Amino acid sequence: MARRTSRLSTSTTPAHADVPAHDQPDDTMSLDLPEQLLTPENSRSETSSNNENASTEEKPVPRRRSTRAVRASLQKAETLDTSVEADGSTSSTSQAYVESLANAKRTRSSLRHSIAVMESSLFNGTAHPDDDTMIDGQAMAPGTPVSKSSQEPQAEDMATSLQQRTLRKRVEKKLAEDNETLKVKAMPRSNRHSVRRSTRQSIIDKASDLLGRANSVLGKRSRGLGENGKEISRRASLRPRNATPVKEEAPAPAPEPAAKKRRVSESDLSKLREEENKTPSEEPTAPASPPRSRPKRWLAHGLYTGQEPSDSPPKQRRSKNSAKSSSIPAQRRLIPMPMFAGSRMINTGRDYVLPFDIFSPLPPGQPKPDEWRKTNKNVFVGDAASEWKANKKLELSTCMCEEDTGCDENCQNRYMFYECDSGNCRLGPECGNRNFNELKHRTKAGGKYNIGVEVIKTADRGYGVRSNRTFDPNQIIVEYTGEIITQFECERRMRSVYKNNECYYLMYFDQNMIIDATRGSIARFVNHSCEPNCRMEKWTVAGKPRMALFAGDRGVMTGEELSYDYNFDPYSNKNVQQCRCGSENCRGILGPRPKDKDQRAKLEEKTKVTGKTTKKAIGKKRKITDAEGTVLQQGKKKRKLLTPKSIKAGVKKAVAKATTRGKTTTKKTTKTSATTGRGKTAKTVKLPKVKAASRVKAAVRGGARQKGKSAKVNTVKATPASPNKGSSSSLKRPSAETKKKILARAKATDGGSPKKSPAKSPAKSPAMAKKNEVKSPRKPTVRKAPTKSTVKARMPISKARKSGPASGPKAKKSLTSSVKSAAKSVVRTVRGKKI
Ligand SMILES: C[S@@+](CC[C@H](N)C(=O)[O-])C[C@H]1O[C@@H](n2cnc3c(N)ncnc32)[C@H](O)[C@@H]1O
Repeated sequence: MARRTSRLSTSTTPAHADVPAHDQPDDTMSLDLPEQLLTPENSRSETSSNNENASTEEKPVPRRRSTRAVRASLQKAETLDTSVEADGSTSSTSQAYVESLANAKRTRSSLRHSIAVMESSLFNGTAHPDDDTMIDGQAMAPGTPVSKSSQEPQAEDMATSLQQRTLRKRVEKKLAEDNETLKVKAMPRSNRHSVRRSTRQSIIDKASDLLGRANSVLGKRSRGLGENGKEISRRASLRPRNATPVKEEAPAPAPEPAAKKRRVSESDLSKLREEENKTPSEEPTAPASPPRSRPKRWLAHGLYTGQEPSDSPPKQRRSKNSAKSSSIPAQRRLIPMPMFAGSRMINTGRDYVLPFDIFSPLPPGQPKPDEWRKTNKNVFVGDAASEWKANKKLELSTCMCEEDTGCDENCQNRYMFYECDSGNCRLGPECGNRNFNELKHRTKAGGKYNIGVEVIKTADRGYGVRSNRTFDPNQIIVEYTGEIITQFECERRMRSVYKNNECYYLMYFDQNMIIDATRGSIARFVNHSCEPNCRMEKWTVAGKPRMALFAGDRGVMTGEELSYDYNFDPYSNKNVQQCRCGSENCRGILGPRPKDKDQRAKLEEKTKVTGKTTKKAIGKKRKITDAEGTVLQQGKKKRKLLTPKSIKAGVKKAVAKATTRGKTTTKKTTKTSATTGRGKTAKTVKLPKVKAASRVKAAVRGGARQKGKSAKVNTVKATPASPNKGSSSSLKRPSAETKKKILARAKATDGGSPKKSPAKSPAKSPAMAKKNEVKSPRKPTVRKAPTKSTVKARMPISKARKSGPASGPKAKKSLTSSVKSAAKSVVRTVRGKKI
C-alpha cells in the first residue's frame, strides 16, 4: 500500500509542479498526463490503489469536497467521507491536482481522450466489469483467477472509486465548459446564443452515437455519414411524418473542424430543426411553393342546376372570348333539361329535315347537255320587246285583302295569278302572295338547298329534273325562263337554227309570244307525267307574265323527279308521242287522251303496229331494258329534216287553230297571223287593250289610294297578324266557292254604289274584267301542232280550264274566250319519233 501511495504522490507531484509552467495549453503535456490518469487502465489501477489505501490506511485517499451526483448513491460511504475530510492535506493535494488537470485539458486532444474514457465506461456499463477482465491494463480471459480483494471490493474501496469517478466527472465537466467557451468565442456573436448548450449535451450525443453504432450492423451506417447528406435522407424516413423534410433545408452547420466524422443522430437533427425554426429569415432558402390542390367542387342541387328555360337553340361552339365577354351566366349544356328542349322545339322549332345529300342517289357532277345555255331571266328578243311594252299597263291589279286575313286563298290577286308587291298590295310581309319574290331571295342566297333542283339523267326520257329538298304544296320551285320571241322569230328559228334538233323547248307564253328555253332555265328539262307532282303556271309579276313550276297539292319530297302534265296537243295522231311516265293512270301518250272513239281506235292501231304504245303498256312501268331498247331504237331511226315550208305551214295551222278558240280577244290577231304569217299583228290587237288598261290603271290606283287610307286606320287598331303569314306556298288555290264569291262581288259592284272603290269592282271596267277572267283559269297545255307527216314540230297550245269561275252567262262567255286566247303555253318538242 505504501508503494501505491508513493506512486500516487510521485505521479501527482510532477504534474502539479508543471502546471505553472504550462498555463497556456501544451499539447505535449496534455497528451501525457491524461493517458496516465484517465485511460480505463489507469482508472482501474487508480481505483484499485485507492481501494487498497482505503483498506490499509485510515485516511489515505484525497477527498472530494462536493459529490452531488453520487451522494445519494453513496450513503453507506458517508462515514468514510468524513474520515477522508479530516485529512486536509490529501484533500488539498487532490484539489490542486484537479486544477492542474483542468488547465492541462484545454486542448482538443485531451477532450478526445476524455470522451474516449467516457465511451468505454458507458459501453461497459460500469468500471467494475473492467476490473474482472483487466488487470493493470492487460486483458484477461474470462476464467482467469483474480484476487479476492479485487473481486469483492470493500466499503473503502467503493468510496475511493466514487471519489475517482466524481473527480473524473468534474474534469469532464470542466473540459466541456472550456470547450464550449472556445466554440462560442470562435463563432460570430449573432450565433452564439443559438449554439450554446448544456455540458451534458455532448455526453448525451456521444451516448446516442454509441447506441446507434451498437445497433448498426458492423457500423455500416456510419460510413459516408455526412458526406453528401444521404444518411440524413435515409434517416429522414425514420422520422415522424409530420416532421419537416430535411431535404429542402439548408445544409446543417459543419461539425467541429477537428472532430472526427461522426454519425448524425436524432439529437443533431433535432438541433438542426431547432436552429432552422429559430432563424428562418437568416438562411436564404427558396420559399417552398405550397402543393397545388384543386378545391373540390360540390354540386349543390344536382346535374340540372343552372339551367334556365330558353328559346334560343343551343350553340355548338362557344369561343373562350365570347364566354368571357358575355354577361349572361353560362348555362350547363352537357345534359340539357328535356323540358326546356321540348318547349323550345314547340315554340320555335321546326320539323326535322334530313340533309338533301342523304337522298341524293347520284353523285354530283352529272353531265349537262352540251347545247344548254343557261339563263334565269326572260330575255325579249327582236320585236318581242317592243310589242310587249305596248301591253304592260294592262297587267295591273290591286289587292283588297285585310291584314287580319292576309293574302290567303281568297285573295283576288291570287285568284287571277297576279303576284302582290308593294305597288298593288299594302300588307307587306304579311302578304302570302309573293311567290316569285320568295324564289328571287332563294336563288340569290344560292346553294344546293335554296335552289332546290338539279338535272339528272333518266333512263328512258333523256334528261330530267330532281328536287334537292322538300317543297310544300303549291310552293314555287323554279321559274321557266328563256328567250321571249315572236311567232315570226319562232318560225325563223325553226327553219334555220333548230332544223336539225330533236328537241325543241318552245312554249306559248302570252300575247302570241313564245318562250324559247333552248337558252333558258333548268325548268326546260322537266319531263311530262300523267300523274305529276308539279304544275306549270303563268303569273303576272309587276305587270309582266312569268312562268314557273309549282309544287302540286301533295308537295314534293327530296329526291323526287319533278314532272308536270304537258297536256300536249299533238294536233295529229301522227305526232303522238309515247309516254313513259310510269304512273298507274298513264294515258300512254304525251297529251290528252283522244275523246273520239275513232281517234282512240286509230291510235291503238298505230301503237299496235309500231309496238311502241300498246294498251297494256299504257299506265304500266316499263323495265329499264325495254326502255333502253326503245331509246336505242330511237337513236337508230332516221329522221326527216324539217323544211322551212313545212314548219311555216305547221306553225300557221297551229296558231290559227289556237286563236280561233279565243275569238273575242284575238280575233284580229289570228286572222292577221294566219294571213300574213308574221307577228306584226300584235300591235293591232293590243291597242284597244292598252286603252282599256289605262282606265283600269287609273281606277286601280284610285282604289289603292283609298285602300291605303283605310289601311292606315286599320293598322292603328293593331289587328292581329295573319295566320298565313309567310306561308304563301302552302296555300291552296282558290276554291270554286271562292271564285264564285269573287265573281259575285264583281257582279254586284256593277250596279253598286259609286262610292265604292273601283278596285273592288273589277267588272266595272270591262277591260279589267276581261283581264281577270283571262288570267284566272289557265293551265299550260301542250298540244302537238298539225304538221306534215315528215315534220315532228308540235305547237301545243294551252287549253282553257274547264272549271271556269264564271257564274253568269256573260261572265262565262267572256271568261272562256279570253282564257283561251291568253293562257297559251306551248312545249314544242321534236323528238323525231312518230308513233
Ligand atoms: C321539254 S323536253 C324535256 C326534257 C327532255 N327529256 C330532254 O332530255 O331534254 C320534252 C321531251 O322529253 C321527252 N319526254 C318528256 N316526258 C316524257 C315522258 N313522260 N315519256 C316519254 N318522253 C318524255 C319527250 O321526248 C319530250 O319531247
